[in-house]
This record gives sequence, C-alpha cells and structure tokens, in this order.
Amino acid sequence: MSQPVISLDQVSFAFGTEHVLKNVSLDVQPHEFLGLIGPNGGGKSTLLRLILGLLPPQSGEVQVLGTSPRKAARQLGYVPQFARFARAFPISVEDVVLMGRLKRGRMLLPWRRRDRDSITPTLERLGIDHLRHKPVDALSGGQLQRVLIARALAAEPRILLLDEPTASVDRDGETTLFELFSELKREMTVMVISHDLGFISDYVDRVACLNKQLIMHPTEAVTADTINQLYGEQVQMVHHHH
Ligand SMILES: Nc1ncnc2c1ncn2[C@@H]1O[C@H](COP(=O)(O)OP(=O)(O)OP(=O)(O)O)[C@@H](O)[C@H]1O
Repeated sequence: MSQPVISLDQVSFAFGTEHVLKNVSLDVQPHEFLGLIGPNGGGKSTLLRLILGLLPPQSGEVQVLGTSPRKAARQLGYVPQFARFARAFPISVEDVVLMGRLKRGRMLLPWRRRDRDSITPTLERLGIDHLRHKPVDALSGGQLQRVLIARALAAEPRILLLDEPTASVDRDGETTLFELFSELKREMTVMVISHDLGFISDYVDRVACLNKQLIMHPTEAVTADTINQLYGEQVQMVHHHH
C-alpha cells in the first residue's frame, strides 16, 4: 500500500472541557474517495479543521502529504460548510473563484486576461460559467455551493476536503456533484462530510463514522442497523435509485 496522504495517529481534541475527538486514527490513501458521516456535533468539521492545520491536536499526530498540515496547506482545497460562508460581499463569482488561484502564489492583482481565462474550464465543469459576472449575494444556495467548489478546485489541490457540499443542492444537483467528485478522484484525494449515507455509499470507497471516536467501514459493510446502533437515527439511511 502506498504512503497515506492523510494520517491521523491517536488524535484527541477538546474545546475547553468538551472532548470532541478521542484517539482518532485514520489513514487516507492517494486517490481515495472517503465519506465522513456521524451525528450533529460528532466532531466531523473539527476533524477537517485539524487536517487543515486550523486547530492543533491536544495529543496524537496529524500528518498531511508526509508533513505537517500547515506545510501542506497549499496542496489542500477546502469547501467550508455553506452556512459559514459570509456572502454579503459585492464581488462576482469570477472574483471568488480567482481567490482560489491566489493560493498558488503565482498571481498578481489586478487579474490579467490570462488569469480570468484560466478558470473557465473549472467554471464550465461546475456548470456555472454563465454566472461568472453575477455578484455572489445574488446566487441561490446551490449555485453558491458550486462556486465554493470551483474556488477550491482553482487552487489545483492534491487533496479536496468538502464539508457538506450538497446541503443546499437538490437531488439532481447532488447526483451531478457526486459524479464530479468521483471523476476528481483520478486527479486528487477527496474527503466529503455528509449526512446522507444511503446516497454517498453509491460513490465513496470507504466510510468513516465519527462520534468522538472513529470507526472505518468498507462502504458495502455499512447497514442501517450498524448506523442506528452507533449513532441513533440522525443519519439518513435511504437507498436511492439512479
Ligand atoms: N469554536 C468552537 N468552540 C467551542 N466548541 C465548539 C467549537 N466548534 C465546535 N464546537 C463543539 O464541538 C463539537 C463538535 O462540533 P463539529 O462542528 O466538529 O461537529 P460536526 O460533526 O461537524 O457537526 P454537524 O453535523 O452539526 O456539522 C460540538 O459539540 C460543537 O458544539
């Protein structure tokens, strides 16, 4: 097996006295598509923030691409939870996506024509090229989520981390996006937080179930019973037919 691109070894984390992650160990392989599920408050977003180097573990070790999360930060694409993105800025879709290119560290403001052209394939891939000049505060929730995904991809990351990227997207849109994530795994490693196990199990290679502690499952081994025993009824377990 090749060197994991994300490796957590016995990681624990608490906010004050509230223990959020307990002895979490996880290895994610190159080009793996991993689903992360678990109840509200189970620690999923916190785990992503540790991988991003935004929070330090209190004990244990996090390694990303064989180094510290901070050193690997430029190689990471992050799509934050939609609700956490303040969108009351008078800037266009194009500007938000170009912000992703800034991370590559080879761009100079103001944007040149070449810079603007460079994001066209990404906008087309997400089906949002026609929205390019719209202000982001005029977008629907689903459109904004696509813009945030395009911004992360514009940085040409080796690892893409997505925190509930389809929360505001309708079922057809969700299918389209998960088909895109499946395609992207040829180019990068993809890790996605979701509440909808029944849906994601058609796409992901493995499922990590997190409720302070983390348990890994091959996708086909996760049943409604396992989920209900571990996490109660909060995770949807509906199988969808495409
Ligand atoms: N900045 C913070 N300060 C204090 N406590 C926090 C902070 N961020 C998160 N928490 C707490 O840590 C716990 C885990 O939160 P986290 O956001 O990681 O869960 P989650 O699994 O992503 O939940 P959800 O499915 O609701 O998004 C929660 O109890 C939350 O209240």
